[in-house]
Amino acid sequence: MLFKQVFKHLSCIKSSIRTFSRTSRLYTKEFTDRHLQSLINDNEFTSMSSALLHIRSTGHRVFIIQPSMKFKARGRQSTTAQLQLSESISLIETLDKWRVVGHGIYTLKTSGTQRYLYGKGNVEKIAEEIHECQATAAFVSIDRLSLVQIDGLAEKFCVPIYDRYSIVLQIFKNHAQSGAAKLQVALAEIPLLRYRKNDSELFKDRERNLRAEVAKLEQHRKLIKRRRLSIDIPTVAVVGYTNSGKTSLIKALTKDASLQPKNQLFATLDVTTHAGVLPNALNLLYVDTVGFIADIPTTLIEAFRATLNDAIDAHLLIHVCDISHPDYIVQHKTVMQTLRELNIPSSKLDSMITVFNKYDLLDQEDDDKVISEQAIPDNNNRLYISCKTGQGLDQLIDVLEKRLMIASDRVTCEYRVLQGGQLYQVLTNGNQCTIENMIVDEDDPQFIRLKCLFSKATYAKFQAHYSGASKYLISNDS
Ligand SMILES: Nc1nc2c(ncn2[C@@H]2O[C@H](COP(=O)(O)OP(=O)(O)OP(=O)(O)O)[C@@H](O)[C@H]2O)c(=O)[nH]1
Ligand SMILES: [Mg+2]
Repeated sequence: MLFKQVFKHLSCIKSSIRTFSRTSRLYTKEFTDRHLQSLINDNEFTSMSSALLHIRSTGHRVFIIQPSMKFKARGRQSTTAQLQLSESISLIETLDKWRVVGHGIYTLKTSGTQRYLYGKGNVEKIAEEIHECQATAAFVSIDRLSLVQIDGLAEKFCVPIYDRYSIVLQIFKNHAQSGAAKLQVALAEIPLLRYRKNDSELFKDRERNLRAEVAKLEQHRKLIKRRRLSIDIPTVAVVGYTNSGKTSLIKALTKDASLQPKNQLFATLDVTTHAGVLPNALNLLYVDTVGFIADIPTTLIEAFRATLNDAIDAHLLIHVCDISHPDYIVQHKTVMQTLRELNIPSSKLDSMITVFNKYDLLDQEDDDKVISEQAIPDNNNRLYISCKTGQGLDQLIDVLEKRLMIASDRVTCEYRVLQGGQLYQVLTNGNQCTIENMIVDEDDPQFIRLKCLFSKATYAKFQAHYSGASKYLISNDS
């Protein structure tokens, strides 16, 4: 009878969380169907945008111009141009039918604001290479080029010119699935298009309509958030560089089969929630988020603010860093900088757990890849894990449990109560607390020891309502 009741109580909580997860997905779907189709699928606008950005259904043969940065303002100083080039190649290869047909690293001697970026000698050399490999487009791997530069270089190289903003936006466009993601990408596209075609009325109208939809999306998110708060469930947002293993980690922790990790940049563009449960019976929601990348204007990430707010609001953050990546230190820095730019409160950054993932890919010799103090400042929450082999996950769950109890204002109280008595009924009915553990008292089997997890707010109400309960309290960690 005892176990039946607890089982019923747990099932009840689980089903409310499942319903919550499902409802939040449904809301997104309904939202897509009802409001966005016409705005997103505006054929006239889509063809104009493709024409302006020179997007072809056959893809592009791309020549990559990788500037080797001398100036901090335009790039990352601590990484090598070769690593930057590898990332630039991955970006292009993420786009369906786009191929890299040539590349070169060219030292940028100025601050990168010149019309042709480079001097006459380099410009001629690049033009020749582009011609030789029959490239149909050039990708200058700089965060954002000015219109004067785009026009100037297109004229010199006789091919359309892309910068990181336009390439990442193109990837976002291809990967966006939900209405919310599509909407935010459409909004992020406006400045890029306005840049290339000065038709203020057309863009003003579209931007106004899109912003109105974003406002609805925000309202809608608030509704979901209110619902989440009403069931008082702790949330953990998983953030990190793109392709670091965020989705894989949530999949490993929740065994949610719907999650599909992919070896692809920006595979996840929808912020989704996934129910999990910790060993102390605490139910929680994991929030999967869009990955970050270096050298793109913050406006692009900003466009995702409506959905990123879910991450910002989470009780706790887990930062996934791919330690097998040769540029992991810079990736770590980029994520920290982006989080600061998103105005995540410093207290949340302090309590954040950092996991170094893909540990299985490190060689024995790499074991001395112990991160030096100055490279990544220690926050005492650093763990080495592998989502693939499961290594380090138990330790992570242990730390997560402790951190989340604090971050979500939980208290553990142990009561010794008469089995079937009034207090026993109140504690196990599922309305007040989660039962972490229950054992029969060794001295008197009529009594049960109940280890209960309360939110602090509920505990205060419980104490006020059942003042007599304190007589049965054995321990309390508040
Ligand atoms: N060897 C190894 N591969 C891993 C590990 N964790 C993730 N991966 C692989 O890394 C790739 C990226 O994983 P995802 O979980 O999709 O990464 P993500 O951070 O969600 O990526 P985005 O959503 O694109 O930002 C996939 O091919 C995973 O199978 C790990 O611990 N070891
Ligand atoms: Mg992902």
